[in-house]
Amino acid sequence: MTIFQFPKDFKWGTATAAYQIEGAAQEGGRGPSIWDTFSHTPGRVYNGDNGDVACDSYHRYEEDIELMKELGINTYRFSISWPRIIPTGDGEINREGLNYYHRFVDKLLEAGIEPFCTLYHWDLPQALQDVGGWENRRSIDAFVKYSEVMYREFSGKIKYWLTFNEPWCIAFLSNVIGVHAPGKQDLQAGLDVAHHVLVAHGKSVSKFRELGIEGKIGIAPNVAWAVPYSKSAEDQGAADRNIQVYSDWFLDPIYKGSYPKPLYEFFEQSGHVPPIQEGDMEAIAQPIDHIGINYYAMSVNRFDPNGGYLQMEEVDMGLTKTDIGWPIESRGLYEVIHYLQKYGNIDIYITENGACINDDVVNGKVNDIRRIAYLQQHIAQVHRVIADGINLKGYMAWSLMDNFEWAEGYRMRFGLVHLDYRSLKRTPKESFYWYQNVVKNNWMETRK
Ligand SMILES: N=NNCCOCCOc1ccc(-c2cn(C[C@@H]3NC[C@@H](O)[C@H]3O)nn2)cc1
Repeated sequence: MTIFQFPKDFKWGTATAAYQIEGAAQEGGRGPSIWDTFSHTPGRVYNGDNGDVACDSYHRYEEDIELMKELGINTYRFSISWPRIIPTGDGEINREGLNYYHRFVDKLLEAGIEPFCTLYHWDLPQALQDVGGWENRRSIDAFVKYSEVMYREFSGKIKYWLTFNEPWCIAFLSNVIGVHAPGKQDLQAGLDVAHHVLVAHGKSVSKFRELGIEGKIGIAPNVAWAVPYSKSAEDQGAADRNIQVYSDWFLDPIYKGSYPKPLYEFFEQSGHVPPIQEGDMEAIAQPIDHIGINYYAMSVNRFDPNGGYLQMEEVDMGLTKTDIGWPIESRGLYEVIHYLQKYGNIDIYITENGACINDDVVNGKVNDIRRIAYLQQHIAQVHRVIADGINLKGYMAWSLMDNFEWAEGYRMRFGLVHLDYRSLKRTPKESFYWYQNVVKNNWMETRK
């Protein structure tokens, strides 16, 4: 048996997002978001599921915090619903929305749990989408205004901030592949969105510094690790493009002040380039304090001229998969964190890692041993990374509870806590108790 001991100040947590858990979609002065529109558009979300009720955490957050206390975590990553704060995106402030999050954050602090706040987790106010959304530079200033409201309001309470969750999903999954809101399939739109989100990030970081807010700020890219199917230059190129589009496309502008050349030139070949204006790259490249890394799986890639916007195909190598179909391979977490060291030994948090395992309640229990195996393998990689001297400061399991998994609706379950969506009953799974033990001990034992 091996014991993996973690640093004494290591942050153990869980993560969620507003649209996925809150519900109360038309309460508290909240305005509509693009995910309200998208989820109510027939054919966009499995089974026509939507976030109208979700886990009803808007009303049940005290129960959720009791579960966090039982779990023993010291950190909780959540997101703010922008349309609760400014219902039309850049109009009047909704005090009722601010008061809701004050009540929530105060309860977290009372419980001794550090709030780790994501400002944007995909729920753009629909009123901004109506005038072009992130394709329109107007959203940049709207986001900076929204973030300023939040910085001023929660300064001293919230000390860990993330501007954007998974900019690849915001830009490419949502505007090029088209499976997330607003559901476009247009490469130029994806590059426009990516660029404007980056400028919004940078200008918001500048505002954070200008206001002298006590705390740390960063961004949370979801990252890909990929290896080529063969040693051919074409397959290596395909794997490189896949890795770069998730991390380098966003972190190079932030840390280096320019887009990654190989991928920039690849998109340029088809006549698509980011809409860079004077001063944009300087605005983006504001120093940040940390990055959140969301890792789920790695892939084997080969060149495919008909393989979408990257001319890449993910090859099924027959690995065991989770119930959402993603292969289980934890070494990608180790590899990609080392890959990111090219930006320096930056403070890194694993802000999402978890498995979609759709086990149900049987005799009052959820025996999700596959999720335990997944978490054990990936937390072991976290330990390896720390042992290599990398500043990996925390781990937040995705997710505290089963919730609205975007286009997959409620059929895909990532939670440590099972949700019965009819009764909204929360049932801690076996993985909850396994993780509780790791958090309590601040070490993890493995069989070998
Ligand atoms: N790459 N090309 N794919 C081609 C075809 O893609 C089709 C679908 O693609 C994807 C890719 C990635 C995801 C995804 C989901 N989560 C989990 C959430 N993370 C933030 C939090 O809210 C969690 O719910 N992380 N990533 C979904 C769909």
